[in-house]
Amino acid sequence: MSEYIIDVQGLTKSFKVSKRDEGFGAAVKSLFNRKHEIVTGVNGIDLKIAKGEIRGLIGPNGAGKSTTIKILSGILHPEAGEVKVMGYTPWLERQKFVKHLGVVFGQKSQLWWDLPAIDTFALNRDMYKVSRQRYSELLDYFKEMLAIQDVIHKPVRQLSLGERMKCEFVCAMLHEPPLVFLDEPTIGLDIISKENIRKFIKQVNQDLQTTFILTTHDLTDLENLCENVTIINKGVVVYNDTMGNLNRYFSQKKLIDIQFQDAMSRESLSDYTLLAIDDMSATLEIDLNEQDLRQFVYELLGRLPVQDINIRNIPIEEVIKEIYTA
Ligand SMILES: Nc1ncnc2c1ncn2[C@@H]1O[C@H](COP(=O)(O)OP(=O)(O)OP(=O)(O)O)[C@@H](O)[C@H]1O
Repeated sequence: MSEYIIDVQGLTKSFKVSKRDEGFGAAVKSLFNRKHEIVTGVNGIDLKIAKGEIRGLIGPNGAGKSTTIKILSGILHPEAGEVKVMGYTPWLERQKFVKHLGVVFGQKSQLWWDLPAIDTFALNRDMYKVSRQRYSELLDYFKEMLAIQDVIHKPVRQLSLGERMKCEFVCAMLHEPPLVFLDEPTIGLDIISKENIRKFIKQVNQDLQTTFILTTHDLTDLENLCENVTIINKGVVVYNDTMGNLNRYFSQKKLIDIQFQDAMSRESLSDYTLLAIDDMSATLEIDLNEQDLRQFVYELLGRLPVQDINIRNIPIEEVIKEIYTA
C-alpha cells in the first residue's frame, strides 16, 4: 500500500448545468430548447497526503474544495484521474470505505437534535460495531479531554454551539477512523471554543495518529494546526508546501506604517510603493530582495517628517489573497 493515505493524480470533474436567459419568455423557450454549459469543478488536481498529517485545504469560494472532498469521500465520481484513499477507490468501494472515515461539518449536525448526544454515540457504536470496552475507553478519553461529562446527557438542541461542536467531534471519532474530513470546524465559535477545538484536534492527532483534512476560511486554524497547506483556485492547485515556506516567501516583503508630523500628499510619496494613505499616516511596502531595510529606513527618516514608524510582516490573510488573485 502507498505510504500516502491520500494519493491523487490528475483529478478532474466538471458539471453540466442548464443555462437560460432571464425572463418568462426565456423560461418557456428553455422547456423546448434546453441549453447547457460546462462548469469546472476541479481540473487536474494532484494531492499526496501522508498518514498522520493535518493538512489544510483552502481556497476562495468556488475553488473546488468541496468537489475534491466529495470525490475523496466517495460521494461524487470524477471524470478523470487516479484516486486512492486508504488504498480504496472511494466511489467504487464506498460501503467498505466509509467505515474508516469520519466527517465533521461546522454547519451541519450529525447528532439527533432531540436526543442527548450520548444516545447518538451509542447508535454509532452499534452501527460501526465498536466493542463495548473500546467504546467506553474512548468515551472516557474524550469526556475528560473536552470536559463534556454533563453536556452529553442534555438534548442536543439545548447545547451551545461550542458544546455541540465538541459532541460532533466525539461522534465522528468513536469508531477511530484513520482519516477525518473537517469542514469549517470552528465556524461561528468564540475564541476560547475555537482554541479548545484546535487543542482537541492536535491531541487526537498525536494520540491516535488520525489524519485530518481541514477545509477552512479561518487562517488561524491553519497557522495553529497545519504543517502543510494546499491552496486550490479555479480548480487547480496553486500552492502545495509548508506553512513555514508560505510565511518565509512573503516575509521577503515588509510593511512600514508611518505616522507623519504633518499631512502628506500622495505625490510626496510617489517614490515608494504606497499601499495606503490617510492624511497623517501611510503604509509602504518594501521588497527585501531589492532594498536593504536599514538603509531604506535611514533614508526615509532623513527625507520625510516621520513621527512614528512600525515595521511588520505581511499578514497571512494578505499572503493568501495574493496567491488567490495571482
Ligand atoms: N453539483 C454541482 N452542479 C453544478 N456545478 C457545481 C456543482 N458542485 C460544484 N459546482 C461548481 O464547481 C465549482 C467548484 O465548486 P466547489 O463547491 O467545489 O467550490 P468550493 O471551493 O468548495 O467553494 P466554497 O468555499 O464556496 O464552498 C463552482 O463553480 C461550483 O459552482
